Amino acid sequence: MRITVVGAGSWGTALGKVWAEKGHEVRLLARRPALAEAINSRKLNPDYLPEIELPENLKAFIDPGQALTKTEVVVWAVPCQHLREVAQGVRDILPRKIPLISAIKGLEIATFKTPVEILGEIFPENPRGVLSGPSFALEVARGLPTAVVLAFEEESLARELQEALSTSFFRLYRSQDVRGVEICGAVKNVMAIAAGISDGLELGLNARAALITRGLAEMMRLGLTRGAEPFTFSGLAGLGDLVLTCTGRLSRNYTVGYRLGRGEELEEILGSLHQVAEGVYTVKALYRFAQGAGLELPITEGVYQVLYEKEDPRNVLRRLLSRPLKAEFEPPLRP
Ligand SMILES: NC(=O)C1=CN([C@@H]2O[C@H](COP(=O)(O)OP(=O)(O)OC[C@H]3O[C@@H](n4cnc5c(N)ncnc54)[C@H](OP(=O)(O)O)[C@@H]3O)[C@@H](O)[C@H]2O)C=CC1
Ligand SMILES: O=C(CO)COP(=O)(O)O
Repeated sequence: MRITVVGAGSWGTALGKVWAEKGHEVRLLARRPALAEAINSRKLNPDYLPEIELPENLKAFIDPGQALTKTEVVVWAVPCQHLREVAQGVRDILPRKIPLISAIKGLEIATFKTPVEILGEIFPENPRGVLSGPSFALEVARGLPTAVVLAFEEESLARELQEALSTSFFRLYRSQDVRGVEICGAVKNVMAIAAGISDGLELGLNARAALITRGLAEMMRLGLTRGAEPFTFSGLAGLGDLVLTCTGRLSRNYTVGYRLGRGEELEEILGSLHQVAEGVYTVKALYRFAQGAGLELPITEGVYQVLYEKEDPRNVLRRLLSRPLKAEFEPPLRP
């Protein structure tokens, strides 16, 4: 199969490596000539996965025409806030009708749209789905066992792509709940920042477990009002990715939170990260949406206040703990 991966960062490169090793013809669309040149000539990605050797049949391009001609699947792996601009840039040359897979976890700040919704506006004739779940790029690139979920509304297409894209260590489950899988992937990044802050403040393992569980409740409260399937939250994209990113030091979102908890400023952290931490942006979209919809998302609100209102995380914590006592499951989590 000819696969084009748009975005030659950590995730695009890791996915490209896995599928090239399976024997697919994979073309990575980078935006910087120097990066494409390094991938092609040195067979490594010095900026994002410097210690990983890349296969010969993984080729990088900066010309969208070369990367997209006669391709059969396009996988999107750029930061969510740039997806619209990148997709619009290739609108006229991307083949019609071929499936598009978002590997992006986030929500567009200006519109509160998911990546698949954005792709739908730009490529209405192409079937669109999402790949998500607990999957640090570095571990995938190293060939460590990983399970993710691929969601397409059309079951037969999900089956076909599941077969084509699974490998002996990269196992795809299938789903038809595109909206639910996307909401899980977006919200978990915000919860990972919260868990990082908690660990940075040395609040302990009990606090982190509470954040993961109440983070799941928040994810469900939002997702259920947006038409997600309830089971999706307990799956790989929901609980699976929450556990990974709220506990794994490889997470950029967790790292942002941890460093905030240790007292660093957000600007300083982002200036030294060199990779995208999607939760930093998604929290803005979520916060605004929750305010407008009257939805209670207290952890999201707390992360927003720490990031954008320069609130001391200890004050935010005090407020979270002094909220009125309530039942564990209230509507919409329980009818
Ligand atoms: N890394 C991971 O473990 C995982 C990441 N994801 C998701 O994948 C998505 C991409 O993340 P990831 O690969 O990690 O991010 P990185 O920061 O590692 O890489 C981002 C890539 O996007 C490119 N890019 C950034 N801005 C633009 C733009 N305006 N136009 C074109 N290209 C642009 C960058 O190009 P340049 O190098 O030139 O800046 C780079 O190739 C995110 O939504 C993330 O949540 C999902 C699962 C796992
Ligand atoms: O989504 C991821 C793993 O599933 C990667 O998480 P971070 O973006 O926080 O590094």
